[in-house]
This record gives sequence, structure tokens and C-alpha cells, in this order.
Amino acid sequence: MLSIAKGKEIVLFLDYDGTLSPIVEDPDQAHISDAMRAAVREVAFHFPTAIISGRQRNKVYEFVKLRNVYYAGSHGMDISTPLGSSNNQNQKHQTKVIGENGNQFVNFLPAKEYLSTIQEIIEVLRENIATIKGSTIEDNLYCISVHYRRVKREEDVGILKEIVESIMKAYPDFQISGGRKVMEIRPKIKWDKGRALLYLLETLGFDNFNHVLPIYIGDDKTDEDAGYS
Ligand SMILES: O=P(O)(O)OC[C@H]1O[C@H](O[C@H]2O[C@H](CO)[C@@H](O)[C@H](O)[C@H]2O)[C@H](O)[C@@H](O)[C@@H]1O
Repeated sequence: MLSIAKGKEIVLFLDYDGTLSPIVEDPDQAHISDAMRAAVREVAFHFPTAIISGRQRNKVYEFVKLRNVYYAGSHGMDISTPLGSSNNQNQKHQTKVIGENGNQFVNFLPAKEYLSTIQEIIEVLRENIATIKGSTIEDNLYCISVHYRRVKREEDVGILKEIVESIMKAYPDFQISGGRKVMEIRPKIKWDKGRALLYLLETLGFDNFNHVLPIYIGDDKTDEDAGYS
């Protein structure tokens, strides 16, 4: 490992759930510990560090609350980088935004056109899975999580999956993937955590692989996309 890193700048990519926070029953309670936050803060002082999560980007920031880290939410479909740090600005899907403190950012939103359909799907899912006790839907902005960790009856998990799969037949532009007791629904676009990793490397000027060693740490199915990038 050390020999691979020799003479190279390490850029670190981290997943959130199950990597920086423990897996818990209630997704809203997946807090990062103070020790883990301190470790990430410290590591980010030494190496450029980004968190790429399936959750809404803002939610991840609310948990982590570190300013020296880059954030990508919705499985990489919502990436924010400071204006000026960017090497590939004025690309398709980029929007300039001004943050609370007047700082400017470039947000990359490749699934923006799906926002209203995603809201429609959430409504349809909510109506149809209300009877499955323990199931919940998490609005991840550019994607949706249907959780079944708290569904106690095993047969209900099967019924839930059938209902979701049947509803999603009406939305051929969307795909369902699996995760840790969750069904992840997202637009069928050529974008995933791996492409988000490459976008961040390029945008932040770390795309010369002779000099850069990206490291990705994750625990779930969607994290594997980063391995193929
Ligand atoms: O990419 P990640 O940051 O790993 O996000 C993937 C999904 O993680 C969350 O769900 C998982 O963690 C929950 C809290 O521990 C757990 O209750 C759930 O069963 C797990 O699937 C998050 O809630 C999802 O929105 C993310 O897509």
C-alpha cells in the first residue's frame, strides 16, 4: 500500500451510512460520533476529502458539520464545490449558487429534470405502502430510499418489494437497486458514485493519476460503483 502511495497526493472519498456512522434502525438517528467527526476533520486537513452519500447532500452536512470536506448527495447526483476551485466549470448541469455567508459554489445536478417526477413517485409510494407497518420512505431529493429495516413481518418485506416494483413499472426512466434493508430508486442516467468521484477529481484539479491516488471507503452496494471508475 505504501509503495502505491509513494510520491502521490492522496484524495480521500468516504461514504456516510455504515462507514462514518453506525447502521441504526431509524435513518434520522444515524449520527456520526464526536470521535469520528474529529478523525475526518483531522484527515481532511492533510488530504482533500469528500463524502459521497445516497442521502440528501444537506442532510449529510447537518450530520457531519465539517467545512473542510466536500459533499456529494443523492448517490453523487448533487455535488457542491467552491467556485474558483473548479477546473471544469461551465459544464452542462452546473449551477452557480451563493451560500449563507456569501461564498459562491458550483452545484452539479445531472438529475435536476427528474425532480418533479421524483416527488410524484414519493406520493404514489406513500399512498401504496402505508399498510406495510415499519416501512418508510426517505426523500433524498434526486433519488428515493424505501426502507424496510423496521418491517417486522418477513412476509411484509416481500409484499413491499412487489408493490414498489409494480409501481415503478410506470416509471421506465427509473431504476431500483438494493442496499442495506433499503430499496434505492433513482433516475436511469449514466451517473453514480464512481462518476461523482471522477467529477470531483477533475473539478478539484486532481485528475493526473500519475500524481494522485484516490482512495474510496464505503460499505454498501452503490459504493462498488466507485471501484469501477
Ligand atoms: O451512501 P450512504 O451514505 O451509505 O447512504 C446509503 C443509504 O443509507 C441510509 O440507509 C442505511 O442507513 C440507515 C441508518 O443507519 C439504516 O436505517 C438503513 O437500513 C440503511 O439502508 C440512508 O437512510 C439512505 O437514504 C441512504 O441511501
